[in-house]
Amino acid sequence: MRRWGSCTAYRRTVRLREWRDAPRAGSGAGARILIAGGGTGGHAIPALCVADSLRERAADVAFIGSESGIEADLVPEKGFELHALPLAGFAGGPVARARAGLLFARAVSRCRDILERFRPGAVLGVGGYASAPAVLAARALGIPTFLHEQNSVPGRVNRLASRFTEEVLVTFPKAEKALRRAVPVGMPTRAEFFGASREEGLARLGVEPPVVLLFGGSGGALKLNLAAAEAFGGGETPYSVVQISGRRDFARLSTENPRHKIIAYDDELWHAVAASSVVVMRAGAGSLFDTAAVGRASILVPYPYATGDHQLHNARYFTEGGAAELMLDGEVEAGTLRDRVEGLLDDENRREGLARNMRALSTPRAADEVADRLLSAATATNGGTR
Ligand SMILES: CC(=O)N[C@H]1[C@@H](OP(=O)(O)OP(=O)(O)OC[C@H]2O[C@@H](n3ccc(=O)[nH]c3=O)[C@H](O)[C@@H]2O)O[C@H](CO)[C@@H](O)[C@@H]1O
Repeated sequence: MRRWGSCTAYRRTVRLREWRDAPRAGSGAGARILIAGGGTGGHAIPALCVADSLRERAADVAFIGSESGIEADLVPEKGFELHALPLAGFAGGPVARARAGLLFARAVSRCRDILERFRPGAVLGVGGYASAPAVLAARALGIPTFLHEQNSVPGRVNRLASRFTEEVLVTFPKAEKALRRAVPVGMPTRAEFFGASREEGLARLGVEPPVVLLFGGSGGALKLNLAAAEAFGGGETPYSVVQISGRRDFARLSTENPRHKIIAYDDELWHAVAASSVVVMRAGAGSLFDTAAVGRASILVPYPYATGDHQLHNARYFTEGGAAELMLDGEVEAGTLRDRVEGLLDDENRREGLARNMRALSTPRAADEVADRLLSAATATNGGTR
């Protein structure tokens, strides 16, 4: 066993030496970038937007993620290589935490092996279970590391990790003040949201305007789902309702309203957003900036148990900019929800103002800006090119 261990350590040292001494070109083309993290759509989707931007510039991109995260489906579907690790959160009792700690320690070592083989010129952590072990391993190997922080209130891991990274690329101006070496870039958003048209959205969904869209982020929001089913599911409404429930809650929802569609998950969400006149949603960073890219009037219902209440702070950035209305989770019940939605449907001027201000807060350059910074770090250190 010891023999095997020391052989592995020797091979690792040789590989590392070869990597450091290898001649490298200084161009972005062919640069290798590793992106780590995921878990929910809010982490994995912006990561994929950055990966697309890097691929357009001929960079070679690979991912490290968690076996149980949304990236396990999304990343291979987009044709990127994924190293999926078994990882778990640190919540729960002592046994669960000990197991998570063990998985984390093993993940750091696996990440080190993956990095030594892939030899990236820069590493981007996007949050989620796989982000921290990959950033730690990259740091130990002297590879330039970056973080992208999606929320207005950074989590503990990113606050700590920001001490060891070149830069933390932030979505919200508020996060800039809370982190070292923070650079505002916005939220990487899929290009389709910016070009989405109402007519195409209506045709794709097969619904008549006006349309109310309700969704609760990538996983769905039970409270919002139940209130919406009760508010709009009783009988025909004079408007169409599209409710994207998330896969977890889909089977428990039903409707008697012929104009009420309930969908589990929509891979091409831009059509539903573009078709809508009013959007009701949680205040996850992805949902907010996707809706901003289309420019639609929205009612934001922040998830009240998000770390550091970040969804409330995310929402406030939009409500204080006159770009959306706020509805607290405690106010969510069928009657209030219906009143708030119909109030906005009846007020075209208000809807137009909100939609215009929402669109003004979108960040169409974010994915390219993150990609630019990764590529210039990779080329500045002459790292990551073949
Ligand atoms: C409960 C919780 O803590 N949620 C967090 C999680 O949310 P979560 O992953 O739910 O939320 P986000 O709103 O950030 O992102 C969801 C993404 O999924 C997409 N989508 C959703 C439904 C669908 O049918 N199709 C689809 O494509 C949305 O367009 C969006 O791009 O990560 C976000 C980013 O760190 C945080 O801001 C959220 O607070």
